[in-house]
Amino acid sequence: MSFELRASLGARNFDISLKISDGETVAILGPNGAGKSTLLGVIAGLLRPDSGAAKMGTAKGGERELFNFDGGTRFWSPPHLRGTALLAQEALLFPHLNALDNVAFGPRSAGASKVEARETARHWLAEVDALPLADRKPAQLSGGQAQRVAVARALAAEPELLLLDEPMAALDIHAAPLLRRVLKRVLQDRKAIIVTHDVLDAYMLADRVIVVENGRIAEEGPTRQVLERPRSHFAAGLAGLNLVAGTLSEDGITTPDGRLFAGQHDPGWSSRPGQAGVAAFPPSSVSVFPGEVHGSPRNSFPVVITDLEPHGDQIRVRASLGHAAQVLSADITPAASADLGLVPGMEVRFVVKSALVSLYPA
Ligand SMILES: Nc1ncnc2c1ncn2[C@@H]1O[C@H](COP(=O)(O)OP(=O)(O)OP(=O)(O)O)[C@@H](O)[C@H]1O
Repeated sequence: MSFELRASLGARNFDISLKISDGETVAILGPNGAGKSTLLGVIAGLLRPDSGAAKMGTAKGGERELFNFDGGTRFWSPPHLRGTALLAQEALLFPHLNALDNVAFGPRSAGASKVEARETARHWLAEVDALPLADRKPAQLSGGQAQRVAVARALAAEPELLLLDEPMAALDIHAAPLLRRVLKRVLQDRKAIIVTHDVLDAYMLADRVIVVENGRIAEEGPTRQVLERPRSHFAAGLAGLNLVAGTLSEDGITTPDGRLFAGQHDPGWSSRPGQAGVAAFPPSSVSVFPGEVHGSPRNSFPVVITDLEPHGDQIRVRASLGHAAQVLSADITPAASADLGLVPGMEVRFVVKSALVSLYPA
């Protein structure tokens, strides 16, 4: 009962293959314009790729083609016959129907009697903690309530694959946690793809993370692995880690411009000449010094400060290293920042504690 897709769409520079197992929720992360919405559009049947194919395993053990443009075939299934349901950022409920009838609409269209459809609707409203809202029109619902009703409406259509496009994005910070808890419950054991900008969503809701950059998969893996041992700059940024790529050796990572970042290898790591790898370390492992440093010269790099901003009760100092467009961050106290007189454009040294640098193959 898995879902499989291969699709390319030249006009959007999009080329992605993926597979989703039964019961698996996958989070799609990536920068703006990476192709996340394009992916959902192609699956839901709102966008037509140039080539590729997609199929969905069905409950009865069969297979349903969503589209197939391979070898001269031009098979294209319309959105309502795909077994997918798309939940957008905004709830998009029918304004003239109350919550119950919004949810009953799908089952009713699929042939259920009015009584049956309302029974089904009540079940799904209860699942999303929205039964008390059944009689309200969308205009009488808050953003978070409307979004929960929209989740019930999507589930009432019994989709084989649920597609969620940043479902929390339009909600205020008080409404998001409740919807997140509801989603955690309803996504359990369900095939779903959730596009999100929030690591918390990935941690709470997804079994696996796919990072999309420039219309391609940049990295994928179990959520914890991707967010704790990122290989792409995007995932490292989300995880709040500095990431330096290069060649692994006993001593550390050597960057293409010849700098060595010393750190800790995985236990059991064995050296292979020329092996590509990354060094990941938190901004809290970086100290900032003016000018030359005395003592151990290890992991000490001249940098130019690009910006400073508050980060919790610390100041995050961002700086560029050499010509390689490598940006590193350090977290220091406001007092230290003031004492050092840090300003953008200033040359300083970043010293990275090698005990806190994780080295692993890319
Ligand atoms: N309606 C459109 N017509 C043509 N090109 C588009 C259209 N919408 C998006 N694109 C392009 O397709 C590419 C992928 O965009 P997409 O909206 O899928 O990105 P995204 O990852 O969802 O971004 P965001 O996080 O900003 O929502 C981008 O280059 C974008 O400029």
